[in-house]
Amino acid sequence: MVDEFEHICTRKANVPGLVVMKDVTIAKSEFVEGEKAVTKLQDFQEDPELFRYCTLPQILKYVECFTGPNIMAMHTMLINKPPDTGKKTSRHPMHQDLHYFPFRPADRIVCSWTAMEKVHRENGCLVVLPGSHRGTLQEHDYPEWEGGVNKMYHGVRNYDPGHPRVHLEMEKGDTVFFHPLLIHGSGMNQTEGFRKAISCHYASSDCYYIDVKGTTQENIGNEVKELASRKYGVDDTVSFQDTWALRGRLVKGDRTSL
Ligand SMILES: CC(C)CC(=O)SCCNC(=O)CCNC(=O)[C@H](O)C(C)(C)COP(=O)(O)OP(=O)(O)OC[C@H]1O[C@@H](n2cnc3c(N)ncnc32)[C@H](O)[C@@H]1OP(=O)(O)O
Ligand SMILES: Nc1ncnc2c1ncn2[C@@H]1O[C@H](COP(=O)(O)OP(=O)(O)OP(=O)(O)O)[C@@H](O)[C@H]1O
Ligand SMILES: O=C(O)CCC(=O)C(=O)O
Ligand SMILES: [Fe+2]
Ligand SMILES: [Mg+2]
Repeated sequence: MVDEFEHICTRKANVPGLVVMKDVTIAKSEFVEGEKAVTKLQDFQEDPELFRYCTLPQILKYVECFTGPNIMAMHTMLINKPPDTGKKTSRHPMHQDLHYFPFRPADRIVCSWTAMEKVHRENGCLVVLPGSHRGTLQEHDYPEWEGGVNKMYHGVRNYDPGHPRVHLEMEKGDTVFFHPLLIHGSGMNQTEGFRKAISCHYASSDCYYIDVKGTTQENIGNEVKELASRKYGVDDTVSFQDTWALRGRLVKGDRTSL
């Protein structure tokens, strides 16, 4: 999967729907080519080698405990957190993944996140607020960070840095499974290396879409629709929910609703 990542970054592989994202400071100033410019791949569902991750029985065995037998892979990412450029933009603000998802119930959604190498505090491991998954969905917005923030990296509003945190230091191949309400983020990468992880958000295909109009998710819904219309030239008839229905892939059981 590391090899496939390199292929994509050097444009030896062209994958439909894939989003190759650069760090905001790299995109706006430095000239960097290849994998060193890439912060994140999103939506690799059409890449057979990377998507193999989402179908691994040793992952699905645990996912099924949360989703039940009808399992959709809704969102795929390979994160290549770069050495920080000095602006602290390699951080990912504290957030709840449910903010991005117009489907419910939350208890039938789970993220698997696998370290592709040793991750620790210095290279920006995951940081979680234990117990926060028992709360409700919070308001999210761009944090007011001097050095800038990556596109769509919303954070919980009024984040309290005093809340007890747990740093998830992991060995290569270790996997965490977490609830979409769990408040989590990741720190700065203060090393010279790129911190790689691969992840998939799964949901029961029995989940249902919700309308986010008038909810705290309206801001991200509008941002996603705006991006989809610019990128794919689609009009307003493609909804926030549609962008998810198009990306989701069945990995086990039947596609009943999503
Ligand atoms: C649970 C899960 C869903 C949670 C998350 O995933 S949170 C993060 C979600 N983030 C995303 O989904 C964003 C995905 N990224 C993208 O869609 C793209 O990379 C874009 C940010 C739109 C950039 O598109 P790209 O095709 O690379 O376009 P260009 O290189 O021509 O740049 C167009 C304008 O965008 C700017 N840009 C590029 N990368 C970033 C960045 N990382 N953050 C903020 N702005 C950025 C770039 O400077 C350019 O701006 P202007 O020169 O037009 O002002
Ligand atoms: N104002 C904020 N809003 C949202 N999230 C934030 C905010 N400030 C920091 N965070 C997030 O909190 C988490 C912890 O980051 P921070 O860099 O403060 O500490 P760390 O990297 O865990 O530890 P240290 O740098 O002290 O070793 C990261 O996910 C970071 O993005
Ligand atoms: O790998 C990371 O830094 C965390 C990314 C994350 O939480 C997300 O994109 O939703
Ligand atoms: Fe997240
Ligand atoms: Mg830090």
